[in-house]
Amino acid sequence: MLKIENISKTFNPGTINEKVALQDLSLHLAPGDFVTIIGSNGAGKSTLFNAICGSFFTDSGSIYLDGRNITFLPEYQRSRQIGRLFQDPMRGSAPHMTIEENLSLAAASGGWLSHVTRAEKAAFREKLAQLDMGLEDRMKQPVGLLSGGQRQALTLMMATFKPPKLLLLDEHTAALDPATAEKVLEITRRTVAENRITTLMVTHNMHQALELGNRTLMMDSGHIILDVSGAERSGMTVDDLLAKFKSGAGKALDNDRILLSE
Ligand SMILES: Nc1ncnc2c1ncn2[C@@H]1O[C@H](COP(=O)(O)OP(=O)(O)OP(=O)(O)O)[C@@H](O)[C@H]1O
Repeated sequence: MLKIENISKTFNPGTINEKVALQDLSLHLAPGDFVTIIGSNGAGKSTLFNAICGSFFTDSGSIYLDGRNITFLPEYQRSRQIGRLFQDPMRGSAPHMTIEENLSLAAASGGWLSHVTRAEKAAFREKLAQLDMGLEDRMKQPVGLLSGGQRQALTLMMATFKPPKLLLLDEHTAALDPATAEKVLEITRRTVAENRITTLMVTHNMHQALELGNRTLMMDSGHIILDVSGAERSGMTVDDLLAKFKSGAGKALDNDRILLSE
């Protein structure tokens, strides 16, 4: 579903601020893969997502989505096939528009539905009810009134209303309190499984990285230094993962947020 071949990205090349963010990175995802990513500070996780989404073109290498070469496809065209959630729940939905209007936009894939039919409203209600957050009774309220968790759940629903070919989750529960984060994660797990959406999820929680999905990557200095799945992964503990990081990166994991997370 996603084939990344030898991509590299250097920011500010030839200047004192030169930063190699991705180095000759390759990654293949099969349809339905749910891959968690964990890594050191500045490892290149967000840069990898930006490269896949087309926020910039990579310096070298190629990116294929579902067999199509998207290496030089503009970002707005990729966004029709790639859903993305950020850490900040304020991104991804329009605060001054109602829940219903936001959902109509998602249903129209970014276009505008001039009139929401009764059937569409009923479909929105049903999907909102599945979130179990009471949003089905607040469809005429502006999204800006929702809590962070409600908004993140709504954004996830919008991003997957028409299941994308690829879903990118960039620490999308990190800004939520633990109970809300757990709820949004459960919705994520269900949505991804029901629609078999190929998913990449960055997390700083090592337990989450091992529990969710079917494969875990560890990144450091623009490289993927570890890629585990199957029996090797299911028998792994957080300590095993830390030890693997050390042997792969040649240094201990330096990300305080990861080390301090439960
Ligand atoms: N637009 C940019 N211009 C210059 N440098 C950048 C830019 N984007 C990222 N970088 C640098 O590239 C490196 C990788 O950054 P990136 O944000 O991808 O790391 P990350 O793994 O997501 O880190 P973290 O977990 O700390 O958020 C960092 O050194 C960062 O400062």
